[in-house]
Amino acid sequence: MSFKTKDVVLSEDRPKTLLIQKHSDFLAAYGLNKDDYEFCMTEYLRMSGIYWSLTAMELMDQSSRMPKEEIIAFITSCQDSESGGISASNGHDPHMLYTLSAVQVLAMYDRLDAIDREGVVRFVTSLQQEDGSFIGDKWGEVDTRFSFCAVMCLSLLHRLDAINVNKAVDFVLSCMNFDGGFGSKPGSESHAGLIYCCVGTLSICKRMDALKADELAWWLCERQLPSGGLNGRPEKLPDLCYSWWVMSSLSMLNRIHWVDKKNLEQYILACQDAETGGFSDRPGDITDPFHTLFGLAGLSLLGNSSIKSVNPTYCMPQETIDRLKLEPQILY
Ligand SMILES: CN(C(=O)[C@H](Cc1cnc[nH]1)NC(=O)OCc1ccccc1)[C@@H](Cc1ccccc1)C(=O)N[C@@H](Cc1c[nH]c2ccccc12)C(=O)NO
Ligand SMILES: [Zn+2]
Repeated sequence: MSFKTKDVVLSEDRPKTLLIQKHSDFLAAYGLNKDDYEFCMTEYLRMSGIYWSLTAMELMDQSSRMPKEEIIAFITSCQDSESGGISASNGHDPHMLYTLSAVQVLAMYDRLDAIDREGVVRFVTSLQQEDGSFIGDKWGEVDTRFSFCAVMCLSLLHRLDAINVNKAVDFVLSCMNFDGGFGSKPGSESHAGLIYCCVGTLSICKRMDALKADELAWWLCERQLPSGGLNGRPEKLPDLCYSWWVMSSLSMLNRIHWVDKKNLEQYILACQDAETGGFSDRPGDITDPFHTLFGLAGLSLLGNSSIKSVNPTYCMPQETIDRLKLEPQILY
């Protein structure tokens, strides 16, 4: 009886080196064509798209190719004066996800003066619930992703004092499962993306002592498949972005050596498209800015010296975190 492990087979003619110039050209050209189908379909997450593209360009030291003043003016125009929150695009509702992306972009540009920072603090604070959890906007349901958005956003503004940090941490810990992992709410199954959010929240709040580090690291390194790629849950196909969710979490846990780094690097490089530039979720699929950022950030964590150092907690250039004098906790 043969058990078919869901995985991909890397082909011999896959890219084996990092095609920096191709990725820089890909991102510089992306989104310029306003009537592109993709451009219109992704309006609902435009602010995050800007964060993915700018961070990827920063890591490749190519951010001078991004339209800086246009981006800053766009962010200013997306802040809602009444709630203080920031939306994905003009005319959309403010939301925690895009408020974070906007603050991350302005922090990298050292232009946090371009928004009403007190307004952002007011918006984020207004979304904390009695039990310490956070919702994403005035309609939204509770999700540990939004706890991470809240603490990351406020810490970038040096305003963590504005929320009840102890209750925020207690809620995240109430989502810890027997396998050491985390889900979106108490009792939800462990998922690599949510583990990244919960470990990141504890790293910023300096409460990583509460983690079951060995059980969690073991669950994370079990995500690696024979192809070298990582999946997000047992029995799923590998996906490039999970390289980041899993490896950034293992980096914060100081257990990144638990994965086979050579094999993982091979998988990440295989996800490049030598024609169009960019990275995709799996070899041969369409590339996009989201997977391009997490491919480059993953290679940076693996120590690829042609990419700038990335902070595992914030998924931003380490130099930005240093300039802001932020010290997210790393386990020793
Ligand atoms: C909403 N998103 C997702 O659900 C993606 C979809 C996907 C990509 N590859 C397989 N599925 N999944 C995803 O981000 O899962 C990881 C995850 C899940 C929950 C929390 C955090 C991370 C993606 C967008 C997307 C949609 C469709 C296709 C490709 C990208 C997305 O926006 N992810 C978020 C994940 C994230 C990163 N940092 C965070 C901080 C706080 C909260 C969320 C995030 C993001 O990148 N924000 O900047
Ligand atoms: Zn993905």
